[in-house]
Amino acid sequence: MVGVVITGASGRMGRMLIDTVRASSKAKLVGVTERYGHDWVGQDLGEALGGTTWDVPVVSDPIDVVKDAQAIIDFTTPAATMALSELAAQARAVHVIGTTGLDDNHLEKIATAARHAPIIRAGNMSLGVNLLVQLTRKVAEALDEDFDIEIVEAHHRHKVDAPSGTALMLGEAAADGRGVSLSDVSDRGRDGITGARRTGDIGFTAIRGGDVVGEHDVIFAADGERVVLRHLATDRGIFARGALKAALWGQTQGPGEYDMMDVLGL
Ligand SMILES: NC(=O)C1=CN([C@@H]2O[C@H](COP(=O)(O)OP(=O)(O)OC[C@H]3O[C@@H](n4cnc5c(N)ncnc54)[C@H](OP(=O)(O)O)[C@@H]3O)[C@@H](O)[C@H]2O)C=CC1
Ligand SMILES: O=C(O)C1=N[C@H](C(=O)O)C[C@H](O)C1
Repeated sequence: MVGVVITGASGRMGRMLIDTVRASSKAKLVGVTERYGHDWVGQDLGEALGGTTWDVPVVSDPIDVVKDAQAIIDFTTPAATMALSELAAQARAVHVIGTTGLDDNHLEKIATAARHAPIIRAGNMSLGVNLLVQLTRKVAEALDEDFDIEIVEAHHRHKVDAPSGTALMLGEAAADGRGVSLSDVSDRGRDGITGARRTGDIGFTAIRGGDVVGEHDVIFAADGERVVLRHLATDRGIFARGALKAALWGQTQGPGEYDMMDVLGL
């Protein structure tokens, strides 16, 4: 049994991960974290959820539970993920990072931590999206700049980062397929008199509203025709199952940075 810690336990993904890990015959939940001051902290998780004792502590300092874990599944905020990556590396635990909105400085710190333990990070842990990333690269490779690439994503009203981590993965794949760097062609802030679209740009649009779990379109638009690649997520279980798969897969890997393509063998 792989001992797992889940961070941000009361969050949308935290709750989904608790169910997924507890239903697994290969993993055991050894503890969860929540933000300092959260009313679950100091309680048993089962009791915090209104039921019986599960013998799973809710702590605010991850050090109290990481020592008992072989894997940490982390869908929180960039600041919480940063605080955790060094600790996970010291404990030689597999750190599965689903948190999005990470900047270059965060990514540098993750690369440093990955010298000591496996880190598996992806802006989207679902099989379908990771397949879509591969398809996007192939279509971008096949179609020339007569096809304008636009990435449109939609998420629930609570999401705090844009474009989504998934949209950025798709943008990177499209740029890679075209043999260019995304930072040179990315168009993320159209507003007002923008001028005509620049040939070769990859545009991003973010929609926020309601309870949308996550929707992504990659549009290749030319004169007279359009190719649209689409993924619709309707259940956060797809991300949680992917994350648990990654935590188990990581048990046999050496230190280093990995993503879901590695885990899924795509
Ligand atoms: N890679 C993937 O497949 C997916 C990635 N995500 C990403 O996962 C992240 C979380 O998403 P979601 O679950 O919707 O967000 P939520 O806001 O619902 O959950 C985040 C949780 O983390 C808690 N938290 C914040 N700081 C800390 C801390 N220092 N220690 C412990 N817990 C902390 C929050 O507590 P509080 O609210 O009290 O501050 C909250 O309960 C986002 O970055 C999102 O984009 C989401 C789905 C799939
Ligand atoms: O915040 C979310 O909810 C999601 N975030 C991830 C992202 O930024 O792409 C993955 C998924 O789309 C849900």
